[in-house]
Amino acid sequence: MLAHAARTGPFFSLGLVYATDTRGLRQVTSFQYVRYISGQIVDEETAESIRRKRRTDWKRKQRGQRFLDHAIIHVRAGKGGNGCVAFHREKFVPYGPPSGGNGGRGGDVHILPTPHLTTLSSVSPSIRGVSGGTGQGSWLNGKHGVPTIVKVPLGTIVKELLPDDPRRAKNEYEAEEEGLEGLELPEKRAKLRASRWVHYPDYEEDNKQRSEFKEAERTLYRDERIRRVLRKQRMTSPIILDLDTLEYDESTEDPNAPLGVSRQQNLGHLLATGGAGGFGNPHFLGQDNRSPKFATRGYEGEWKSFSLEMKLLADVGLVGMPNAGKSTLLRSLSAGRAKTEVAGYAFTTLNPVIAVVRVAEDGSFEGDDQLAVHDETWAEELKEREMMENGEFAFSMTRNQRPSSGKPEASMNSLESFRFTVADNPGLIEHASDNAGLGHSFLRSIERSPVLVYVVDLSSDSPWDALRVLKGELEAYKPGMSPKARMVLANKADLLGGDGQDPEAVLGAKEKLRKLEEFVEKEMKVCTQDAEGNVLEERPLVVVPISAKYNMNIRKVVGMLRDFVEEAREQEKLVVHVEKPVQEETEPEMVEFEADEELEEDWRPEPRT
Ligand SMILES: Nc1nc2c(ncn2[C@@H]2O[C@H](COP(=O)(O)OP(=O)(O)OP(=O)(O)O)[C@@H](O)[C@H]2O)c(=O)[nH]1
Ligand SMILES: [Mg+2]
Repeated sequence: MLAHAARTGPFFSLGLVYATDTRGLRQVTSFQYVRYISGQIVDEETAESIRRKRRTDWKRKQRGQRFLDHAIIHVRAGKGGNGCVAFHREKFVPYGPPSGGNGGRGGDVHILPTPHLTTLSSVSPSIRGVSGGTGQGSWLNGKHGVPTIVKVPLGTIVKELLPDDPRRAKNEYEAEEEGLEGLELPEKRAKLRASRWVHYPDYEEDNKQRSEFKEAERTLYRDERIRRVLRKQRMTSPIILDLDTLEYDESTEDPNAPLGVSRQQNLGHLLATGGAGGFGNPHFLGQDNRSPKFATRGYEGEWKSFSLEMKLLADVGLVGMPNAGKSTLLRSLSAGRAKTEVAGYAFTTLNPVIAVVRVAEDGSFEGDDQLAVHDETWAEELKEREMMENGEFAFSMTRNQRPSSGKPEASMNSLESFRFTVADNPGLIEHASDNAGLGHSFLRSIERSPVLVYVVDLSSDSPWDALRVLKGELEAYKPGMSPKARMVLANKADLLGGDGQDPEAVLGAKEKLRKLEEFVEKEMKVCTQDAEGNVLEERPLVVVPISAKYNMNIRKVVGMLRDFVEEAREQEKLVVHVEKPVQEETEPEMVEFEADEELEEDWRPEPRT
C-alpha cells in the first residue's frame, strides 16, 4: 500500500516512517512528518513551497485567464408573445366579432455598470430576455416582457462581435435558416408557417386554402423582409460602450415624484431589442374577411454576442518588478485584510488585487501599527495553525458576538475621513509590453489607475535599473502612461544598515538611497505636455524608503497617496450627468427591401393568382 501511495502522489505519515520509491523500501526518519514528492522525500516546509510553486506555474501557463476580466456573452432578447384567435360571445350574440388580443413585446436586454461588482464572474455567458405574454380573448393584449438588466463592474468595455468573428453565436435569422437546411420546399414552407401562425382549432387546413390568409401571409413576409434589412443595417454599426462612469439619470432619483407616476428605473444601455408581439385575429378583419380564424406568433428578439473586457479601477496602482514587495505593501496598507499572496519567488501575484485604505482624521490609517509584521503567506498560515492548535482562539468571539460600538470605524483610533483603493499588480518584467511574463493581461488594469507608484527592492544590487525598465515598459505599452507615476517606494529598507549599530553599514545604506534619489532626480522627471508637445510641467518623483514587512514609514506614504488621489479625483470626476441621446426612429418606408439580394425567394409563398 505504501508503494502504491508513493507512486500515485504525495505521501505523508507520522511515526516510524518507511517511504518507498520504485527502488525499494527505505527507512527515512522517525517520528516526524515527511512527504514524498516527485521521487524525493522532503520535509513539510519544502513540500509547501514546492506545492505553491507548482500551483503558480500552472496558473501562469494560463496567462491569467482564470481571473475573469474578459468574457463573451450571448444575448437573446425576449420573444414577442403570440397573438390570440378568439371571438366575442355574449348572451343573444352567438357570432360576435373577433376578439383575440395581441401578444406582448419581448423584453429588451440592457447593460448597467455598477460599483458593487469587481469581476465579471457573476455575468452569465448566455442571457435570455423575458418573453412577452400571449394575447387573450376579450381583446386582452399580452404583457410586455420586463427588461433584463445585465450588471457589470464599472470600467467594463462592451463590444458587439462582428458577423465575421468566429466567437459570435448565430443570430435569430441564421438559426432559423439552419433549421430549414436540407428540407424540401413544401416541408420548408410548412415549417415556416407553423412558426408564424396560430389557427383557430380545426381551421388550419381551411385557413390555408383561403385567399385572405395567403394575402396576410404575403404581407407578413414583406414586413419580415423590411425587418431583416433593418437588422442587417444595425449590424454594420456594432455597439461599442466604455462603461467607466456611473451614470446618473435625474429621472431615476426624484424622491418627490407624485404617487402614480412610475419612477423610471435606470436601465443602462440597450444591448438587444425584444421581438414584436404577434397580432390577434381582429387585426385581420376586413371587408372580405369578417371572421378571421388566424393570428400571428410573436417575433424572435435580437440574438447578439458581445465581448466584455474589464479594466480595473483603483485610485492607485502599484508597479514593480516581481518580488519587490508589492503584495506585502498592500497588506500593510490595508491592515492585512487584502487577500493577496506573499512569497519569496517571482510571479506570486497573478491577478490584480484591490484593497481599500482607510485614513483617519489625524492621518493614521487602519493597520497603522508599528508592531505588526506582514510575513509571507505560508509563515502566517503556519503561525495561525499553531495558535489554533494551542487553543489560543478557543474563547475568542466571532465578529457578531463582539460588543459593537455601532460604528464601523471602531477599529481605528479616530473617525475615518478618507478612503481610497490600491491595486496590487503582478510583477512587470522587461518586454512585458510585448506580452512577456503576464504581459498585457494586467498592463490593461494598470492603465486605469490615475495614480501609479513604483515599488523597488532597495536591498537589490541596482534598484535604479529596475526603475529604468519599469518606466520603459509603461511607455512602450502606451505612450503617456509613465507621467501618471507619482512616487518611488524604496522597499525592504530594513535589510540595509544592519541593526543600526554598525556605522559603516548605516553609511552604506544612506549612500545607496542617495544614489537612487540622484537617479530619480536625473532620469525619472515626469513632464506633462500639451497636444503640440510643449512641456507644461516638469516634476521629479519623490523617493520614500519604507519597509512594507515591518510597517515602517507607511504612514507617510499614506498621507502622500491621499494628496495624490485627491488631486486625481479633482481632475476626473467619477459621477457625470449623462443626457441620454434621443434615438432617431428609422422609417421602414424608406427601406427598399428589394435590395436584399441574399433572401431566397424560392420558399416564399406563391404570388396571388
Ligand atoms: N525584509 C523585508 N522583506 C520584504 C519586505 N517586503 C517584502 N518582503 C519579502 O519579499 C518577498 C516578496 O514579497 P511579495 O510581496 O510577494 O513581492 P511582490 O512584489 O508582490 O512579488 P510578485 O507578486 O511576484 O510580483 C517576500 O519574501 C516578502 O516577505 C520588506 O519590507 N522587508
Ligand atoms: Mg505579489
